[in-house]
Amino acid sequence: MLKKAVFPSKYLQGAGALTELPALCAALGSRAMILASPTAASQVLAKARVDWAAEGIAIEVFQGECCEEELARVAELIKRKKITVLVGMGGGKTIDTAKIAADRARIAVVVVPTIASTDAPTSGCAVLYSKDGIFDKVFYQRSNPDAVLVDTAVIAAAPTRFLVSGMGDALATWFEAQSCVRTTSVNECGGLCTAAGLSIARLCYDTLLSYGDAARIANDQHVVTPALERIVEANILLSGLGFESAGLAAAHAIHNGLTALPETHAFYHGEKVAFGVLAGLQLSDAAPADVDAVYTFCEKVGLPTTLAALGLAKVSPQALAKAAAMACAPEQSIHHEAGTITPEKTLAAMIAADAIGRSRQ
Ligand SMILES: NC(=O)c1ccc[n+]([C@@H]2O[C@H](COP(=O)([O-])OP(=O)(O)OC[C@H]3O[C@@H](n4cnc5c(N)ncnc54)[C@H](O)[C@@H]3O)[C@@H](O)[C@H]2O)c1
Ligand SMILES: [Zn+2]
Repeated sequence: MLKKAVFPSKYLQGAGALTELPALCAALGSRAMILASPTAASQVLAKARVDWAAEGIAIEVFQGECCEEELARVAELIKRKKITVLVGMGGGKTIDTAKIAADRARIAVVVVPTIASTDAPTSGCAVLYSKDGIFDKVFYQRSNPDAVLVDTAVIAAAPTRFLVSGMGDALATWFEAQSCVRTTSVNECGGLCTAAGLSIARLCYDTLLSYGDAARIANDQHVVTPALERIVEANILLSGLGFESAGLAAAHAIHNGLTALPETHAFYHGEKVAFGVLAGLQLSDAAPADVDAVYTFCEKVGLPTTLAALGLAKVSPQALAKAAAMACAPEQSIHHEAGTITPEKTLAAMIAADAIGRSRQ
């Protein structure tokens, strides 16, 4: 198998970066449309120091789910308005919808995350759901986004929980990368991990541990600091490049298993991934010092370290076993871990991770 890595063509980040969007769109095509999440439309676009109409940029509000129905609606708008550049502005679902719609229409796509909650912005894949929010499939685009533009003043203005959730998603990157390297498993772009992918994953982890808490505190005050800038880059760029070009393993598979339990639906992607990291450490016989460092980090920034913190205080043994079984379905990335991974071993790791989390409280 070949080594493989993928990247967006351009990445811009900083306070006030949004004012660059019209020029960025103009460089990519003649007619742009922003697909904005409802909050992005009311909080971000309305308050930006840009006259979108004067710039000739259309605005459309995202209808809430990355599903075929919404994709059909956006496709019709692209066709009718002769759009050549689509901007996805909002959280992971709006971004994923814009990436798929642009890929299908073979037009340029610019991603403008308004929260640093996931590593979706830079990737060349998107997660498709039914209109009722049930996971359908992962859709791979022909290429990664043409540009990713992150206005850190916008991110700092959003609730801190989103930034912390993004740290949970980013926390998985280094551990999953190491697992893929250990077992020469395929990464998320269909190849083997490059040295670049692995180094980026490590930088992501080191940045989280060094600057995560200071960034959380800055976000609580809604101010942009160098620490916040570093964490936004870790959550969006380093985590995104890392997971695609190094690979996924236990943490994301356990996240997928947890989504089978309705009690977890109120929790964000990165919050469930964080618990997946803790359980993954128990599954892979991680060194005690690493386990301690990760729990300490999660406790400091406010990521879940117990099942109760994911709404599962009263989860039945059968329900937890169902989540563990789902995490071990043949197509799941948990099989990138060393050895033979079974639902029984995974359930034991989840129970142990929860008990360790409780014992530290
Ligand atoms: N494609 C990938 O590589 C990838 C990677 C990770 C996650 N994902 C996907 O991302 C999705 C999860 O994304 P998410 O956690 O961002 O959830 P989300 O997209 O549902 O957004 C969460 C909420 O944040 C609101 N919001 C957006 N900007 C805001 C702002 N500035 N202030 C206040 N609120 C704001 C949105 O309106 C929404 O209600 C899932 O569908 C997941 O599958 C994709
Ligand atoms: Zn993720």
